[in-house]
Amino acid sequence: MRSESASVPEDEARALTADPLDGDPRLPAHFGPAWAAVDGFHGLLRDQGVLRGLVGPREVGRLWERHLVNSAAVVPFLPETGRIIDVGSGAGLPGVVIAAMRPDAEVVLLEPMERRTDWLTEVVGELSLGNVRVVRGRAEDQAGSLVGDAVTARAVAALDKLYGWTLPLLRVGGRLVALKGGRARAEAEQGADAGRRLGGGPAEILVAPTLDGLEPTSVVVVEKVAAGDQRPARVSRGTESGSRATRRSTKGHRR
Ligand SMILES: C[S@@+](CC[C@H](N)C(=O)[O-])C[C@H]1O[C@@H](n2cnc3c(N)ncnc32)[C@H](O)[C@@H]1O
Repeated sequence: MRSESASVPEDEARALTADPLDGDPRLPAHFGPAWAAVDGFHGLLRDQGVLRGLVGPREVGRLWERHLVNSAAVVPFLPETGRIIDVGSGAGLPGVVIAAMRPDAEVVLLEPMERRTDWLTEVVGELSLGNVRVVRGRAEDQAGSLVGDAVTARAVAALDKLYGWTLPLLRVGGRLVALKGGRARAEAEQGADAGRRLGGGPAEILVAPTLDGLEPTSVVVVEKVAAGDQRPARVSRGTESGSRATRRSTKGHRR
């Protein structure tokens, strides 16, 4: 029989790892043809994510809502074809989800940490994602060698810094699509000068629906409208945070 003291951590562990969306019939419909790959990715993250230092223990019980469904929110803003570069992919968020949902696009998972690129390479193999290239490196070192039709980023840096890293990776007419929390508008205002200098148009802050009953998320979309200055932007530090979304364009960011 288990002792009382031994059962507490077990109960806590179960509470931490039980995901209320596991088995939810809305998920296969939400991901459509990408479901098998996304479900497989969920299994890999659930089974190995904590052990390999990719997600915190508390995230295992909310992988669907906080990570996979959240990642899918950028997909409607991305092209069906061409090259999509996910900067700072980490465990593969949102890049692996994008690759599954945009099978006709080439998806580049750009990540500087070897431990993470090893993981990403394994995931891509396990899921048989034939449209993915894993690149180890820093975004700011890829300007001039890697050019995309879209760049995505989630939880990588505040917008002023992110503009300097991502706008040089876009062709004119391409777009940055960044998953952002409640500081999206403040960050967009703070980064407006850097964005304009690098050829970025006005930042649109959009509400991206997730799943019925779940909170929507904020997506910041910036189109590259001119070649801009290719030198890295001077930036100040910013923070990431999450909360409710709004729909509006930033003021003072006009060309
Ligand atoms: C907080 S993690 C977020 C990972 C993933 N996007 C997610 O949402 O779970 C930030 C990631 O950005 C990567 N990163 C940091 N600096 C970078 C840079 N200069 N260029 C590209 N990636 C960078 C880190 O190695 C890390 O994997």
